[in-house]
Parts: sequence; structure tokens; C-alpha cells
Amino acid sequence: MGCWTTSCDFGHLKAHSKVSVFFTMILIFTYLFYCLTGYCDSMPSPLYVHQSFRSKLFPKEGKKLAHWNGSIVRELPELDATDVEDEKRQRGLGYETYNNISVSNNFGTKEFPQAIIIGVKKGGTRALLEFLRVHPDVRAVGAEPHFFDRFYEKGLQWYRNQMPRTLDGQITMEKTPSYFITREAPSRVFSMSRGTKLIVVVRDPVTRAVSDYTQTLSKNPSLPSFQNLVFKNSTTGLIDTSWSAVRIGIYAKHLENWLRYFPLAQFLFVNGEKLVTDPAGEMGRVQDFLGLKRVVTNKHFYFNQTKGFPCLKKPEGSSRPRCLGKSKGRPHPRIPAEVLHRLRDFYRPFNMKFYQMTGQDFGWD
Ligand SMILES: Nc1ncnc2c1ncn2[C@@H]1O[C@H](COP(=O)(O)OS(=O)(=O)O)[C@@H](OP(=O)(O)O)[C@H]1O
Repeated sequence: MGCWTTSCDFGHLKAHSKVSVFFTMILIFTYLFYCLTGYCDSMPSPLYVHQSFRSKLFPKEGKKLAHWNGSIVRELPELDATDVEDEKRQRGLGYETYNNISVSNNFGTKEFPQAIIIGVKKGGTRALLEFLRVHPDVRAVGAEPHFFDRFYEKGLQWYRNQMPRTLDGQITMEKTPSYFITREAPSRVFSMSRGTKLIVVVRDPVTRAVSDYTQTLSKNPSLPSFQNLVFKNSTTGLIDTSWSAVRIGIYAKHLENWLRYFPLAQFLFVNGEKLVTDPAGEMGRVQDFLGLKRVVTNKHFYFNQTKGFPCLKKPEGSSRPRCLGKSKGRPHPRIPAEVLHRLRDFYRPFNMKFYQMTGQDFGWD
């Protein structure tokens, strides 16, 4: 009888544990499903995996994705292209860094960039790249790879390895502003892919030159004055075109070099001044050019009074908005009006040529 009772108890326990196992399995599968679709925030999965899966699973969720992806952008470290590129390059392959935490990302494949921001130095290239990275279908290298100017001998495979992994429908991008003025860059980009889309952020060459000078001065406070460097001969007022701060601003000359390899239709000229006054408007043009849905809009920006520049708005559910670093948008030294006037006269014919070549009047005169 006792034995019968015992077996009865075992039978009851067996049925009970089967039900428990069944529900536990359902719970585990539900949890895994949620993790795979990106809702599982407690699990330390790679940030880009969230992004990739979500954009693949919910391609029409543009608005929601922009905010969600924006929180990733906020966590990216501030990058001053000129300062951290070498350090970033040395980080291990297959790892990307957010707030100094390395996360492995083995989803997707590394592709050559379909679009490159090729210039111009101090034009607003970092702002453009960071704004583009808000888009769920854009994956970009944070640091400047400098492949087509400095590291070409490392080979195309090295270059591709610098790229982040992408899934179907995502665009790979990079920015290296010195490509625009590098003589060999057009033929090199062409031999990688003749279909590469080329973005040039241009800015009034006079302010660009002053911005360039400001950057050099910040690294070398004993630098001669702007007016000492800009003139070949201060009495005649002859401009020194061998000074890179001046030479870079002769946009028409550099563009000519690129047009030997690429048709004008493959370029987009972003107005660096408008990128500050109307970032959403310029971003609309850029997204259209790249064949992307207009996800990055007015909603993503606010004007930061202290910085004096547009910044990325606080993404939903996160703590902080995000502006570019201190080296972007810094005050310029005061340059005598006469010096700026002479420089403006120097650039005028080149600007006119540039407007004619691009079919765009940037209104720098
Ligand atoms: N949103 C926002 N925030 C801060 N700065 C902005 C922004 N949009 C454009 N800019 C302008 O970008 C200028 C720096 O240009 P780049 O990023 O191309 O510089 S670099 O070539 O990568 O060093 C930088 O030049 P300076 O003002 O001389 O510092 C800015 O004027």
C-alpha cells in the first residue's frame, strides 16, 4: 500500500516536472526570440548586432530606428580625425569600440565603401559623417583610414579590413578629407570601384583657410601670424599658394583632377555653411544622393547655444545630447580685414570656376 502510494507520488511528480520543463522551454525560446530581435537589453550583445538585426527585420521602421540608432551614436567616443586615427587603426580587427569597451561584431561582411567623403579639410566632414551615422543603413569607419593618400601600399585587402561589417542594404562609408587634394587619389579610387559616390563638403575658402590655420596654431602656438604665412610678399600682397591652408581652397583645381576619372553626377557637393544653419536640409540632399530613405530629419538636431553649432538631439530614452568635440567649432583668431579682403579677391576667380563646374552657387563672394 505504502509502495502504491509512493509510486502514485512519483507519477504525480513526473507529470508535474514534464509541465515545468515544457514551460521552461517556452520561456527560454521566447527570451531568445526577443534577444534576436534586439529587445533583450540586459544581455551584453554587440551594439551593432542590435542595429543590424533591427534594420533587417523592420526595414520600414525608419522613424523608430533613427532614435534607437541615435543612442548608439551618442555612445560613440568623440573623434577628432586628426588626433585619434592612428590609435583607432591599431585596435583589433573584428572589434569596435564604444566608450572604450570593445565589442565583437562578427555579423555581416566587410565591403569596400560605396560612398566616400573625400573633402574638404575643415569643411565640416566630421559633422556630416556623424550625422550620417544616425541612419540605420549607414555604417562608417570612425577614424580616417587615409588609404588613398598615405597607406595605399598596404593594399586593398587592408583597406577593406578597416571597414565595419554590413548587412544587405547597408552602405559602407568612410571620410578622409585629404583625398580631395591628393593627385593620385582619383585614379586609385577609380581602380577600386568606378561607381564610388563622392561627397565633398565645401566651405568658403577664406574661412576654411582660417580654420585650417587655427588647427595648426592649436598644435603649435609659436606659429607665425596668419598674415605672415598667407602672403608671398606682404608689400605686393601676392598670395602664397604653396601654403597648404591656401592651396586646399582652390577647389576648382582639385575638382578638375577628379573629373578626369568620375562624371559630375557621381559627386555631391555639400554646402558646409548650410550644414551649420540647416543641417536637416543638407542631410536630406545627402540621403537622396545615397539612395537612402530620409530618416535623418529636423527632429534629430537642436542648436546648442553654448557651442554655437547644431548638435544631435537627445535620443529617446537616453540621458545626453551629443555635440562634436572641442576641436570642431573652435573660435578663430582675429585676422585683419584687409588680409581677408585680399584673400577673398584671390579666391574669387577660382570660386566662379567652381560654381560653373558644379552648377551650384555657394555665395562666397
Ligand atoms: N555641428 C557642427 N559642430 C561643430 N563643428 C561643425 C558642425 N558643423 C560644421 N562644423 C564645422 O566643421 C569644421 C571642422 O571641419 P572638419 O570636420 O571637416 O575638420 S577636419 O578636416 O576633419 O579636421 C569646424 O571648423 P571650425 O569652426 O574652424 O572649428 C566647424 O565650423
